[in-house]
Amino acid sequence: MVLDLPHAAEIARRNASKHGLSDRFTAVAGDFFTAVPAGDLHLLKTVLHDWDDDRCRTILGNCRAATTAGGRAVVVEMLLGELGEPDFTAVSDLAMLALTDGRERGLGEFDALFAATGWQRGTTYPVGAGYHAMELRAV
Ligand SMILES: C[S@@+](CC[C@H](N)C(=O)[O-])C[C@H]1O[C@@H](n2cnc3c(N)ncnc32)[C@H](O)[C@@H]1O
Repeated sequence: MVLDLPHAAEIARRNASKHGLSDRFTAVAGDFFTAVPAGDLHLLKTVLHDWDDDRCRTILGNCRAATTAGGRAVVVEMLLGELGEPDFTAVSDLAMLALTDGRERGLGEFDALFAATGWQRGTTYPVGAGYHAMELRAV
């Protein structure tokens, strides 16, 4: 199931149909600042970097509220490294500053967001192209 704003959910539905995937794909129109559908695994890929900390806490809190017991989430984002070791994530951080209300973050900053919203980070691993998957468990 994909949750997105109404216009994007409609495009996702159309594309699923075009590729013959409609029988195993659902697109839900909604607003993740209000609520997200219930599930045992929520995937947020390059979503949090669009938003400031307050709004990230709202999104993560809504995922937590919609998570069934023992539920999990996976957050996929680039990770800022040590100061003085600039890499592409630092460049993307500048782009997010200029173009959105968001930012790239380091692991410690993600952990603070997770802890404030009832999540604990577990296994974290690179998934290519500079992105990392952070597996979260509801606490
Ligand atoms: C940076 S894109 C990432 C999309 C996808 N996860 C990916 O990796 O390609 C962020 C997505 O969040 C959606 N979005 C923005 N505001 C939203 C909201 N309030 N509720 C639900 N989705 C929203 C956008 O329409 C967009 O599809």
